[in-house]
Amino acid sequence: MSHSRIAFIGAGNMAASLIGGLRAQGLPADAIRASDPGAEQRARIAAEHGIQVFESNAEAIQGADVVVLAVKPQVMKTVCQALAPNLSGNPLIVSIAAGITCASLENWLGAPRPIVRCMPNTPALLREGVSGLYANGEVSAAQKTLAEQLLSAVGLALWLEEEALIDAVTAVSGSGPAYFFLLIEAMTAAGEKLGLPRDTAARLTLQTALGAARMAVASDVDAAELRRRVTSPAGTTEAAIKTFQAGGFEALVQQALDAAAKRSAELAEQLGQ
Ligand SMILES: NC(=O)C1=CN([C@@H]2O[C@H](COP(=O)(O)OP(=O)(O)OC[C@H]3O[C@@H](n4cnc5c(N)ncnc54)[C@H](OP(=O)(O)O)[C@@H]3O)[C@@H](O)[C@H]2O)C=CC1
Ligand SMILES: O=C(O)[C@@H]1CCC=N1
Repeated sequence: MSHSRIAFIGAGNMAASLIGGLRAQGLPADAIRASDPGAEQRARIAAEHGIQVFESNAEAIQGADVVVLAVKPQVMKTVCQALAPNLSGNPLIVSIAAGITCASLENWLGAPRPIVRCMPNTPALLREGVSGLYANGEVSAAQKTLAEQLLSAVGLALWLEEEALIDAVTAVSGSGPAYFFLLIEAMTAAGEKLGLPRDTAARLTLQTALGAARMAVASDVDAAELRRRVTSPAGTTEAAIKTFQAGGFEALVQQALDAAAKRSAELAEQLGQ
């Protein structure tokens, strides 16, 4: 990947996270370009990462080995149709858009193209992301390696055998950081209501989230066993967990992830034509 040139179409939140991760990993600024119609976004990403920015998508992709489509699903069709006549040299197309299928991208790009559809997440900014990847039949072994290098530069990259599983990946890890942030918000607010200063409640919550995640990753036993080790019989944790379960916590989590996966499939249906 050290000699590959990467162009990002769209310089929003997710592009910034990926570019930040790639730069932190040592990819030189002059290997990365980004385009965005927003002058503010362009200025921000150029200032933060020292990369070259363009108003024109067609200019940004000149000479690119990899074109990362990082725009909202709703504008993907227009963006791809405008890019199609400007694509030369058969670059690898990497799409990070939720709910946009390889078939739609191929259709809009006007010819069979090597496409990797992936679902990353924002902790990519800290190189702590995780992505699910799916390659269409046009992707060469070298391009597959390139896509994996790109995404594993910013975290864990996991290949999927079936494209449809991207909906589940979106529900679990694409949207997932927001669920943990919600829990952090709720625990901080609850700690404050219990009398802690807000800052103390926030720091206790954050360090607990970090410690628990690190423990779960490092441990050779599963999360359920780690939970049991915190839960003394008739103790405080048991009181809390029983309250979560009485409120239908697990079922609610399932419903929430079902809704996210369903929305991903709906986007494909609504925007795929
Ligand atoms: N945010 C996340 O956690 C994740 C997002 N994704 C996917 O990543 C994609 C981007 O999401 P996110 O970064 O959050 O969105 P953002 O809105 O932050 O970024 C998209 C950027 O694209 C710009 N844009 C709009 N039209 C064009 C165009 N024609 N050409 C080039 N750029 C354009 C937007 O400008 P303007 O704002 O002016 O319209 C914006 O700056 C989405 O498809 C989403 O599904 C995937 C995984 C996680
Ligand atoms: O909310 C969304 O649609 C995007 C995709 C995954 C995370 N953010």
